[in-house]
Amino acid sequence: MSADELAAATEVREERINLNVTTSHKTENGDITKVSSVERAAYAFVPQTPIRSTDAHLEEFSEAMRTVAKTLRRVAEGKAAAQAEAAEWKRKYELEVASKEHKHHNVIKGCSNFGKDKLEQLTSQMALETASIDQTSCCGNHGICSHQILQDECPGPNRKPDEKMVGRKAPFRLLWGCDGDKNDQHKRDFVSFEKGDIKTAERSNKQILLKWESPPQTVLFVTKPNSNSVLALCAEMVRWLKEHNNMNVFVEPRVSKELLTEDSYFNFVQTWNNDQEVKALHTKVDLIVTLGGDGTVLWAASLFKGPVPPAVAFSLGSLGFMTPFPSEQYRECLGNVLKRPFSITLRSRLQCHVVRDAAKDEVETEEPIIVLNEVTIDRGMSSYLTYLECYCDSSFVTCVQGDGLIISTTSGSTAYSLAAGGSMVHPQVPGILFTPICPHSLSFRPLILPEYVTLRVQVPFNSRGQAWASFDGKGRIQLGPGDALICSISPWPVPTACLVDSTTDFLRSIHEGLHWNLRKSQSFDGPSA
Ligand SMILES: NC(=O)c1ccc[n+]([C@@H]2O[C@H](COP(=O)([O-])OP(=O)(O)OC[C@H]3O[C@@H](n4cnc5c(N)ncnc54)[C@H](O)[C@@H]3O)[C@@H](O)[C@H]2O)c1
Ligand SMILES: Nc1ncnc2c1ncn2[C@@H]1O[C@H](COP(=O)(O)OP(=O)(O)OP(=O)(O)O)[C@@H](O)[C@H]1O
Repeated sequence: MSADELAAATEVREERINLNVTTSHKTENGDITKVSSVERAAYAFVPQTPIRSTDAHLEEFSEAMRTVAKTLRRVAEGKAAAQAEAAEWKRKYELEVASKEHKHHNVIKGCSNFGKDKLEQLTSQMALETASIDQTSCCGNHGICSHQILQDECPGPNRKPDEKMVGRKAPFRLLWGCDGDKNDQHKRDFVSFEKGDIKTAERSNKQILLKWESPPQTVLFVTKPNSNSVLALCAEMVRWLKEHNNMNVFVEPRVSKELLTEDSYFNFVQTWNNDQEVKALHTKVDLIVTLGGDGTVLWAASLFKGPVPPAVAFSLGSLGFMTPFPSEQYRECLGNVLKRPFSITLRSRLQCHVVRDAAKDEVETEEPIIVLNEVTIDRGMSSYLTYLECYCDSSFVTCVQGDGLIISTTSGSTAYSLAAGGSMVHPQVPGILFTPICPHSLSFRPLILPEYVTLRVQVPFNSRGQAWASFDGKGRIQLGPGDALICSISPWPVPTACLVDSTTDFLRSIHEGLHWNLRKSQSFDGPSA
């Protein structure tokens, strides 16, 4: 308020005090009270100039603050866009490096005729929409055509058919069926532009089949720890694979010791001694076998930061959303997987980077943290609400005020995200779930975003507390004000073998694991309609 305004207000007030006339007034309950003109002047004064003026100034101030907040948000959006772009470039760079490494690998193996198109195929990160078509792979006999989308081996004529494969990964193809290919046309794109009209040429998610091109030779066992029954089953399966299929076997160092303590017969079993050897595992292992619950599948996936060999998960836990194979029938199940084409679910993973405010937008670790279920950002031990600003590519999504946020894959949709009210999503649906944990708001519904976006969750500077990120329920990292977590879909999914097919296995798991929508049927003898 200016000095002039203040003087004017004071004058008005003095005028009213001089007119001290008493009048009668009726109260709400009908009583008559005496109100002096001084009181009237006082009542009149309260909502008048000085306060009104203060309100106006407050409004002006809050408008200015809103403008500042908007500007800050725009700056943050710009930053998010730049980081999303940087993450995308990094991803492309990594794919390029992976492709070059693969090329180098094949040249060394004498496969210099490996075509450029095949290399490009590798860099296509197993993305179905960019997959190339092998015109020769259509079987035609069953009305099903098969598209080759990944080939993990050099196919050139230099390869001798009887070449000894020890130490080499078994080649395989991924094929996806397209029922109803009535017009006998090989389709390349999911969308066609016939005569200028946009038409969905093909449905994007078909059941994918994995077909070995030569028999797999090396199996890695990943087992739930501290369980005698699991160890006993592991020993039995290792023995069976060696004696009936002459397979090479890798186990974790802990399991190697346990097996050798049991019997020196297991001397042939291989293991690793350091992180470098773990990193090289994917070049040696044809198939992963997990013995445990969903946690064991998560653990097995976490061993592979890059490409993941196909995994066969035997159920030895309580729920088993990702473990469809019955361990009692392991001979039949493994026999089928080793010798015949089998359905797989390509489970996408999230790659996460922490960006510290102090580190001037540099990612904290070169290697991303990779999760198969979800990354959770919560309030940890803090009793304050978490306050998180979320961006999707360069767009502001929302501020989370509550216990936290779950960014989940579709595989993780039946885990923590489900408990927080997120939808259950078929694991082949290409999406990222954005599920709040106990939001302190009536209207914060969970979202499902497309899989190609980059998400950025930032602890703002005015947050009261810290936040903690955890990855598949493990490895908590503290995030302070200004720190951010950046997530996008990893180029390396986890191919898990299906007992029947993706959809049948998913529905079985929600029926049997969660008793989804189980209700007693109404009796027939009710009122008629
Ligand atoms: N409130 C919750 O529901 C809650 C809380 C914390 C963690 N979790 C989940 O636990 C996971 C870690 O699993 P763990 O086995 O190492 O820990 P754990 O041993 O504590 O098991 C957690 C439970 O989650 C189940 N689970 C794991 N992944 C699943 C999936 N994809 N679909 C359905 N159920 C799944 C497991 O079968 C197990 O019963 C985390 O990724 C998170 O999703 C859930
Ligand atoms: N190979 C492993 N090495 C270390 N830890 C493991 C390994 N496999 C599993 N775990 C951990 O052991 C815990 C229990 O594993 P898992 O979920 O498979 O068994 P479970 O709890 O009996 O099954 P369920 O969760 O279905 O009840 C998980 O937290 C998981 O991270």
